[in-house]
Amino acid sequence: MNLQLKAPKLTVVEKKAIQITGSKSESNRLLILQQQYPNLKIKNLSNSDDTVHLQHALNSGTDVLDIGHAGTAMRFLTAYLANQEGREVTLTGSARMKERPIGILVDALRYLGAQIDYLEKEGYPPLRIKGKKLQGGEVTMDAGVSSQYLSALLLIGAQMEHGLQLRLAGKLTSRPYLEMTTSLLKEVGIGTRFEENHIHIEPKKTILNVKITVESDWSSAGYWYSWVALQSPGYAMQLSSYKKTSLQGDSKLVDIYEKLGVATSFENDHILLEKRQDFQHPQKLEFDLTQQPDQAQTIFATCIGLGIDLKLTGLHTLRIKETDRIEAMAVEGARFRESEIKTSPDTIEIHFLSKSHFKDKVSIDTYKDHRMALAFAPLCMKTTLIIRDADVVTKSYGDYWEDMKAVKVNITEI
Ligand SMILES: O=C(O)C1=C[C@@H](OP(=O)(O)O)[C@@H](O)[C@H](O)C1
Ligand SMILES: C=C(OP(=O)(O)O)C(=O)O
Repeated sequence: MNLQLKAPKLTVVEKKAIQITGSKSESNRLLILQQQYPNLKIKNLSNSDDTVHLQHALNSGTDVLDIGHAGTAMRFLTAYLANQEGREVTLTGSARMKERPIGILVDALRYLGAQIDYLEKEGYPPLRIKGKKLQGGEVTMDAGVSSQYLSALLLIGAQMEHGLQLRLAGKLTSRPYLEMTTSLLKEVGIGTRFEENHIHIEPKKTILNVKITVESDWSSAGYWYSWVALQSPGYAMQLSSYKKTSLQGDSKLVDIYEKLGVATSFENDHILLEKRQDFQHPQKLEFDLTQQPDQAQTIFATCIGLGIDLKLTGLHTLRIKETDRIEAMAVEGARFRESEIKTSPDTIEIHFLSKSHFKDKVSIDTYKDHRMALAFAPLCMKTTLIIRDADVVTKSYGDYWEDMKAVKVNITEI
């Protein structure tokens, strides 16, 4: 499905309220925990494809489990299934999933006694997993490639006889996601200590009744921050349901978008985003996104919209996500207006030439990556925008096009 987007000529200053689905990161951790601790009740689960894929896999008794593009489902299920005695399954995913490495996690699980074989390329899915009762103990993992490998192991840690002592080697990446995991373990009642480069999980077979409400997805809120940043001063909208103390590292958007002219206020269970009247347009901004990797495309697109030179660093994990996101941003970002874009293995920079005008019409490819469509869509404020394969958004935010219509964007299928 290709969509053409045109923003309304006059942006009306109205406080549109949008309800965003639950965080897929919190949801997918809680689903794995619930499978092991049925006394856990979850409210406001994400309706994203990634969560639906994981739910189907967990409820299916079949021999082959296909989790599509869902990275967390792939990594979390690998660990979970490795510890399910008497179960033998093939775990596979999309063509891209077969290019996303998993060796660091498989090595750690094998070290703990798991039986996992690679069915195609060494170090990559698909995997054949023969579940065993793992004993746990001490293991060291490289923490600099993807935090999901670490979270996957932590989520099964307390079910193992001796619990888990995980040592992190190298420089930890995407730390807030690891802290989300340890916080949720604590919330369900599992003894967890995170000390510098050492995480200690105590064994726990059962828990008391606990009910956890998933907070709405902050990564999805990012597209609305970008939308508001591109509006005239005074424009405001509400997003629900959010809290000031979030487990999600992407709640850092509040500070990031302060620099891009968006003020946030927390009111009851929602946030109010408002384009500042006194916004001083900066010449250049720089952000290190080691802790917020999923916001790279969103911030990049906002800066294209505002014509602010930008340097993003800490992007090393982006090359193994749904697509090589650094390359995808460089190619598609160049289509909107005259600019110079430079990339390195973990950075991207964009500089706008003076008198850099927007093209009247721009078409972008999405590379089977939801965040390409989601992040670039607000640029329909500046040009008539065609987004190819726009249905990719369902990986994390299936209601996006409906929500865009609610803020008066004219969307036609072409
Ligand atoms: O644990 C998680 O829920 C996630 C961790 C991050 O991945 P990396 O740790 O690979 O950067 C993030 O990009 C992804 O969207 C979700
Ligand atoms: C990187 C992402 O997801 P995953 O790694 O879980 O596929 C994402 O949603 O941006």
